[in-house]
Amino acid sequence: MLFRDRSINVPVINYPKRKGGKKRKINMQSLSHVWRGPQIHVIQQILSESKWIAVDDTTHIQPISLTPSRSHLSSSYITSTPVLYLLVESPTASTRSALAETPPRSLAFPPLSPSSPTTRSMPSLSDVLLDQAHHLEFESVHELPESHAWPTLHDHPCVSEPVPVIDMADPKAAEFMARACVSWGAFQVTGHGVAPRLLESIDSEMRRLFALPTQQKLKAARPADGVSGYGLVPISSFFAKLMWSEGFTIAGSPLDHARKLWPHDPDQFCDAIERYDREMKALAGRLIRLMLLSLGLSDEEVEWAGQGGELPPDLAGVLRLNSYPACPDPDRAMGMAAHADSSLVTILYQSSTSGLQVLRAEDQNSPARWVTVPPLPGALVVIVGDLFHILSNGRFKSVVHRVVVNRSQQRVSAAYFCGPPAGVTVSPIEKLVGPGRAPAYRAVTWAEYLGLKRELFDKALATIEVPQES
Ligand SMILES: C=C1C[C@]23C[C@@]1(O)CC[C@H]2[C@@]12CCC[C@@](C)(C(=O)O1)[C@H]2[C@@H]3C(=O)O
Ligand SMILES: O=C(O)CCC(=O)C(=O)O
Ligand SMILES: [Fe+2]
Repeated sequence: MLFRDRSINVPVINYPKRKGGKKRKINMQSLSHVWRGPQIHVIQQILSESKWIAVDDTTHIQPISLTPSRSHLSSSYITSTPVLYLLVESPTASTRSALAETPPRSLAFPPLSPSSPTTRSMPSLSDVLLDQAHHLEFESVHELPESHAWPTLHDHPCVSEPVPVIDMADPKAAEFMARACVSWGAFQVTGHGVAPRLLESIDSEMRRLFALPTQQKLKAARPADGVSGYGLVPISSFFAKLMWSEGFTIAGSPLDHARKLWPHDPDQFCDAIERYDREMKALAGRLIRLMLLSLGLSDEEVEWAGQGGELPPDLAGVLRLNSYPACPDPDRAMGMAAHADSSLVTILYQSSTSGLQVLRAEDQNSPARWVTVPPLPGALVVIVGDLFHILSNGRFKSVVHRVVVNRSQQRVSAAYFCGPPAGVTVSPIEKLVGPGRAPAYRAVTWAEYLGLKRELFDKALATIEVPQES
């Protein structure tokens, strides 16, 4: 039976059953090759008898109609070897379906037809799929798929300029930080007190995590409406192309994730993550305090951010582990698309492979340009996030940054996003607003701002700007 969707006239097909009547499960991993966003009508090729055929040629297809439910999509479509090639979604998003086949490896990545729509729009229910679907087995791809080829990589020149490096033990550290935050929105710190062994252990835990089979990692997949777990970064839904990276977000205890990833030995991962979290939280407190002092606040005024050395009880943190595999065509691939973080500050461990670039705005002497932040053994990168931009009434700039990839080496990074605790609002510090002026931004909680970022991406900050009377 061939079911034709009322409005788009595409066949909707159930996946084949295994012998014995058991449903074959489907791997969402190759969905990226056909996925084109919420309003898309995907009509692609399928593999049949070792040949790619157009979907409208239904002669080889064994069609059974199906409208999978949300839970259906997230649970039973995950498996070991078969590869999924077709997703059909109606413009009303009420009908969607999938077709599975198990191609030989050599045929795993079919060319997409040039007429395929490539637009993506706002996140929708489709992101249930998106989050679980785009898990390319990077190591087995020898040619960059079109789905991962970015047209906009060379928007600005890439130049080399000395990104500030600040020793936290330097008596002038706060002063240097103020300068770096005003003109760069980022700097590297040394003398931070985080033991090299802890950095080594987080590095090796990340490599152990990302080396797991995709199937295993998907057991800890981030739910579409959740924060924690294996999956795409939320901003992925704003881009027509996929990033050359994978990642894992941990908010709160890592234990549930670790049990899914390593059922027989979750402790090694948990111990490393928990130790790292504690150290990052303490360091974030010290950094924020110095940054606030550098803005001219007194010790009493910065008390809320925690005293130096102590665990600041009231900062929240989310850890994101990233992996950027070696890429067959790095000049056309994007590790992580240009963005600013929502945090107060992000502390980044970037291993020994370069890739992070910060955007320096145009000035009298130079046009806007990408500047690589070179890995410095033992150093950590500090990135000013939007919430600090708000807190400082725009004096410290949240910085747009991105990650480029390379041909020969996997790169891992651990980003610790630090923000205020749940329910606490961030608004411009009165002392920085200036007499007779209104604050440049309205107050927001981190949760509210993360919501704005998910919805509006790079327009989020502008939407909380307060118009100034001239
Ligand atoms: C707390 C968080 C910040 C973040 C969203 C997240 O829940 C975890 C991932 C973070 C990240 C990393 C890449 C860029 C970014 C904009 C995104 O989409 O996911 C940031 C988010 C953010 O800072 O808003
Ligand atoms: O991997 C990196 O160097 C940066 C990652 C990043 O920007 C992020 O996770 O927000
Ligand atoms: Fe970032």
